[in-house]
Amino acid sequence: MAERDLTVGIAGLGAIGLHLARALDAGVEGLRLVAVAARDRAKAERSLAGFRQPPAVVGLGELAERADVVVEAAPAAVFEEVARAAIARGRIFMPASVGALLPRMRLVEEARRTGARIIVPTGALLGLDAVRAAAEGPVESVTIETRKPPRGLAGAPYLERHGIDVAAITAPTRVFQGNAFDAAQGFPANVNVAAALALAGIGPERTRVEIWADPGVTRNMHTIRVEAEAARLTMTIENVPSEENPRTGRITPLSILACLRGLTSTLRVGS
Ligand SMILES: NC(=O)C1=CN([C@@H]2O[C@H](COP(=O)(O)OP(=O)(O)OC[C@H]3O[C@@H](n4cnc5c(N)ncnc54)[C@H](OP(=O)(O)O)[C@@H]3O)[C@@H](O)[C@H]2O)C=CC1
Ligand SMILES: O=C([O-])CC(=O)C(=O)O
Repeated sequence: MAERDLTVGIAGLGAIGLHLARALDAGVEGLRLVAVAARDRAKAERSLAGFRQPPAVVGLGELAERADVVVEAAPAAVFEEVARAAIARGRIFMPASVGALLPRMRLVEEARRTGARIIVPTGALLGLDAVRAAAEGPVESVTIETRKPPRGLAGAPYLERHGIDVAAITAPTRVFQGNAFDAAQGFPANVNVAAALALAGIGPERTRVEIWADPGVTRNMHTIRVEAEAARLTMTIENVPSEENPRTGRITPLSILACLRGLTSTLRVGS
């Protein structure tokens, strides 16, 4: 291992974690996968069986003891445990379940104290570089419209609370309209992108979100609109849902990999 290599631990070995683990095992300059955590350890061991350098399978809180960088790619319900350990040890913490960070912004204060860094990857979204740049100046509005096949929204607590059965939806239906904070609470496994956008731009209260269940689309689509003094932005990404988890776009582990590369690469592109 080169002296400047960063060691990486991953919480979760699902649609994001397993793809990321495979990519790291195939070899990425400056990064080495050393540990993973999953709910079912025996299944995790099986998933790692063909790896060139199988990482240790450890508990969630133990990742931070083993790795310089802790990537969180697990359900939002275990976010706190992973984040807390990584931040307490001054690690680089890279969350996928970004929505879970919004009600826990005290973790940012805690990271300031311990020297940890929290780096939010662009994930399934696009253009956060431009949003961040625009937000260095005055911004009038930021909105995101998320449109998914109904099965990509199934199980969201907001839908259950409001008695909305997405399986019965036969025409494009707006199922949520509100701010990014409420969107992330109501759809913890579906709109982490809205949380990332809010953190890049003008915050979760001012960022407006619409969520559509649309039987006419096959991809997870996100359109961002920003009205700022410096620029007007309109950007759309159409994500191919992953086979393992239709809520999660296939680009997500690739985005995290690109973000990890940026930690050590000599040439880095984009802000
Ligand atoms: N930021 C972004 O743009 C995006 C973020 N996400 C978010 O990323 C997170 C991961 O997504 P995804 O990979 O699709 O999820 P999956 O459901 O495919 O995988 C989740 C993984 O977490 C593991 N897990 C579950 N419970 C525990 C536990 N108690 N302890 C340890 N591990 C556990 C599961 O283990 P096992 O396999 O043993 O069951 C599984 O490996 C989600 O919160 C999702 O909402 C998703 C898409 C985009
Ligand atoms: O993959 C996507 O399209 C977005 C997603 O699930 C999320 O933001 O959590």
